[in-house]
Amino acid sequence: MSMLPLFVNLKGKKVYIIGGGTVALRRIQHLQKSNASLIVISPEAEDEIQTMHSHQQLTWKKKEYEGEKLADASLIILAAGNKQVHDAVYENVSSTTFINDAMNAAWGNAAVPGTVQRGKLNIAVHTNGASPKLTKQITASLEKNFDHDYGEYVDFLYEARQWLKKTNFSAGKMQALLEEWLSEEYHAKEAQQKVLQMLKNQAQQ
Ligand SMILES: C[C@@]1(CC(=O)O)c2cc3[nH]c(cc4nc(cc5[nH]c(cc(n2)[C@H]1CCC(=O)O)[C@@](C)(CC(=O)O)[C@@H]5CCC(=O)O)C(CC(=O)O)=C4CCC(=O)O)c(CCC(=O)O)c3CC(=O)O
Ligand SMILES: NC(=O)C1=CN([C@@H]2O[C@H](COP(=O)(O)OP(=O)(O)OC[C@H]3O[C@@H](n4cnc5c(N)ncnc54)[C@H](O)[C@@H]3O)[C@@H](O)[C@H]2O)C=CC1
Repeated sequence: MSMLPLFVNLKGKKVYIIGGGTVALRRIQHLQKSNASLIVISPEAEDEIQTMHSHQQLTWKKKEYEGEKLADASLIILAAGNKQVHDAVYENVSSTTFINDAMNAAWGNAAVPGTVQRGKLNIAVHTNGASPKLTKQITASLEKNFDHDYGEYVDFLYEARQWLKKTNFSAGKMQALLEEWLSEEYHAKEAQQKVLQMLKNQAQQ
């Protein structure tokens, strides 16, 4: 069954990663952007994971998974690459916990997409296990389409929309402006400044 795309805030939540290899490391690098508290359970770990442990950026428990219930987990990443280990986790943890299984999209109930981030713009790509390579190809093409300055334009849209909410423009005018700012000319800094100045003048005290 296809997964529902959903962005979640994991700040302050506990995420367990079973396994400490290259796939675990890639997941950790993605999860570090979330400010979640990361706990790696694995007898061995990539050097980068060990360094993060010594810098207290995560906790590495140097051991095999031994049936812990992990009752405080919001998310569990299975990256041991051993079906018996993955099965032991399914048997021991609550069925209400989200699990991402790096061995097979269909076994877990949470997926890690390929992502492109430009400031507040977050694009996620996933093929439900059809082709991780296609995901990589699509994210590479999105990287080219949305250059690194794109985040600044999205920041402008954010700021302008916050000011717009403070005006007493009619609903129709607000919609028209929100639409207008999507045209190419508003990618230019000068046009953005003009809009922000106009909105600040119109904003209710
Ligand atoms: C189900 C999923 C796990 C999940 O839900 O998290 C999963 C599963 C598997 N991947 C495998 C292999 C590869 N994965 C990649 C790359 C990525 N894989 C990612 C996600 C996912 N991979 C999820 C589904 C995503 C989707 O469907 O769109 C990305 C997006 C994110 C990330 O991993 O961080 C990342 C993009 C990297 C980037 O953008 O740079 C490459 C390409 C490469 O590295 O060059 C290869 C080698 C080529 C190949 O095998 O196709 C194998 C076989 C392993 C084996 O047989 O040993 C399995 C297991 C299986 O499917 O059986
Ligand atoms: N999602 C993805 O993009 C990809 C997924 N995969 C899948 O992910 C799996 C893992 O891949 P890699 O990281 O390359 O493998 P790896 O062999 O480098 O890492 C496996 C890790 O699991 C640990 N481990 C082994 N037994 C354990 C146990 N009982 N309890 C806890 N940890 C244990 C090992 O010490 C090692 O750190 C692969 O088998 C494959 O199925 C592979 C490539 C890409």
